[in-house]
Amino acid sequence: MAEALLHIAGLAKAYGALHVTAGVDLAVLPGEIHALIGPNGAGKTTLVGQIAGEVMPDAGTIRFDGADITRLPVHKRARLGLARAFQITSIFPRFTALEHAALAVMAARGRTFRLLRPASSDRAAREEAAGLLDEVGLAARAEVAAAALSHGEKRALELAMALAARPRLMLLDEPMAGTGPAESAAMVALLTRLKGRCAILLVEHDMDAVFRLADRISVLVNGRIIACGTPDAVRADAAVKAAYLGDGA
Ligand SMILES: Nc1ncnc2c1ncn2[C@@H]1O[C@H](COP(=O)(O)OP(=O)(O)OP(=O)(O)O)[C@@H](O)[C@H]1O
Repeated sequence: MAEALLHIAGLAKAYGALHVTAGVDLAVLPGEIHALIGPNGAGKTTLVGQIAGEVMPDAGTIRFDGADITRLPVHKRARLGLARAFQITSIFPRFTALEHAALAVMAARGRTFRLLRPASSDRAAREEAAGLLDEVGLAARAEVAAAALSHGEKRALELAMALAARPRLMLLDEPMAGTGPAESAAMVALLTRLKGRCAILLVEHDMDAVFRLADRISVLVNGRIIACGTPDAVRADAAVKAAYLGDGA
C-alpha cells in the first residue's frame, strides 16, 4: 500500500464525559477520495476539525506527509497543503464568483487583499481564478454575484476557493447537504473530475454519492472507526450493516 499522506493514530477528544473521538486510527492515501461516514453525532465533524487544527485532541497523533502536525495551528497546516472547504460565499455576497476565487488565490499566496491596488498586481490572480472557475464548471458564471449563484454553484465556488491553495488534502464536510438530486449529481461529477488532483477526505450522508465516489470508506461509530475498506468491502461488512447501513444498503 502506498505511504499514507495523512496518518492518524489514537486520536481522542472528550467533552466532559462524552468521548467524541475515542481513539481514531485513519490513513488517507495520496490522491484518493476517502469517505468518512457514520450516524449523526458519531464524531465526524469533530474529527475533521481535529485534522484541520480547529479542535485540539486530548491524545493521539496526526501526521501529514510524514510530519507531526498534531499541535500545529490551522494556518501552518494550510501552508503544508491541508485545506478545508468552507461555506464562505456568503461573506461578500456582492462580490462575483471570479472575485471570490481571486481573493482565495491572493490569500493562498499570502497577499493581503487591498481595495486600492494597481489593477496589474492582481491580473495574474484573476487569470488563475478564472482557471479554477473553469475547473469547477463555473466559467460561464464568473461575473455573477456570489449571492445570485444557486446552492450547488456556491458549493462549487467553495471548492474552487479551496483549490486555490493547491492542497494535497482537501477536507470536505457534507458538500451535498441541502442539494437536490440534480445538484448532487453535478457535485459527484465535479468531484470525479477532480479525482487525483488532490486527496479528499469526504464527510457525507448521501450514501449514493459516497459509494459512487469513494476509493475507500471509513465508518465512524461512537467515536471509533469500526470498518475501513473499499465500498464493496464496507457494504458487505457485518458490523457496518448492524451499526449503520442496515440491510437495505
Ligand atoms: N464543542 C462541543 N462541546 C460539547 N459537545 C460537542 C462539541 N462539539 C461536538 N459535540 C458533541 O459531540 C458529538 C459528535 O458531534 P459531531 O458534530 O462531531 O458529530 P457528526 O458525526 O459530525 O454528526 P452529524 O453527522 O450529525 O453532523 C455530538 O454529540 C455533539 O453534540
